[in-house]
Amino acid sequence: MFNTFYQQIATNQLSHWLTTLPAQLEQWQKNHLHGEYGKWLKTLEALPATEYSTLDLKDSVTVGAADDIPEGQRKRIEALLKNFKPWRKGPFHIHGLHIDTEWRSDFKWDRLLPHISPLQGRTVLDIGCGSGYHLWRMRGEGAEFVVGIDPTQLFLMQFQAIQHFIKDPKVNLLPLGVDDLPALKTFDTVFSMGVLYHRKSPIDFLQQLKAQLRPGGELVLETLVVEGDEQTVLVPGERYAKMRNVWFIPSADALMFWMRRLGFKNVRMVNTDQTAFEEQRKTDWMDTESLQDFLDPKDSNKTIEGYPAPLRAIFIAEA
Ligand SMILES: Nc1ncnc2c1ncn2[C@@H]1O[C@H](C[S@+](CC[C@H]([NH3+])C(=O)[O-])CC(=O)[O-])[C@@H](O)[C@H]1O
Repeated sequence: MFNTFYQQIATNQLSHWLTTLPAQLEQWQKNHLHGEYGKWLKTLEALPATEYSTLDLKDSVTVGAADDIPEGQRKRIEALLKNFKPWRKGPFHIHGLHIDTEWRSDFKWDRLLPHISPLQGRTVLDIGCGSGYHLWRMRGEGAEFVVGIDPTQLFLMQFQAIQHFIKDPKVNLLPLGVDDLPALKTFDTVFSMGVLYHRKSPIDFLQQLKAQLRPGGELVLETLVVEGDEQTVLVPGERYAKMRNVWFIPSADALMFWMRRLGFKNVRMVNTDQTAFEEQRKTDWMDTESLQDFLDPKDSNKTIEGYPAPLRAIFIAEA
């Protein structure tokens, strides 16, 4: 699955990654495959080969038109892709099939795009990229080479399914966690969105992000925040909005204080947004609980546990 990736990085600014990456991914393939992995691969292999008449990655992720393929084939694609539920991050449009994901990840993209340095010609990394929705949008903005990492293997399958139709070797997802990355110090832009609050050690995490950037490279960081001053951080109890793995939710000022303390330059917050039901909801492609079930039914400004409801902020800084 990764040979084309190795071939490509052999000739670009990432070639030094070849000293560790192949052995790491070989280990992963030997020892860490999900129990369903073999079944998932069969599903991927069963996807029909199609040719697309149109491709849009600039305003959406849309590959092919409805009349490129017969109706029966679209039904077959739908049935196969439903094996990869839950589809959380999207949406995707494949030959007229709308994968209506839990999240409208395009909303987040629209919030950040006006504020970042143009991606044209850049080599970019997205840490914790989920199904890779934003990887496609980065490529749509002209990024030369796009790498996402995410340790959740189902999301790798979802990515490969979309890649099956788009067929763009410049867009890649590797099944790694942030701790698996050496200090590559080479990316022009590093994104990490929706990951910091899952980390038990957010300061170390910020340092790991910095270590992926070339000097002067740009970090785009998105995370949950709370209201408060430089010294305010919420460490929720066992759950936050029913999520078990939430550790640190700083105020925007506290987070910017940490970033400056670590040597990031020109740190600024460019957007805050309280998540609305239109952005995160139950769909045919993710039919278990969603935001509606995570908030207090009597007061949507509170989580079901009584904490402030999810407020998300986007930060930009330079290494
Ligand atoms: N150690 C780790 N290293 C890297 N990623 C990890 C790790 N642990 C978990 N993840 C991944 O981080 C992603 C977080 S989701 C944000 C998706 C996208 N960025 C978005 O902005 O829509 C938001 C949420 O689930 O709260 C998941 O895909 C995990 O698999």
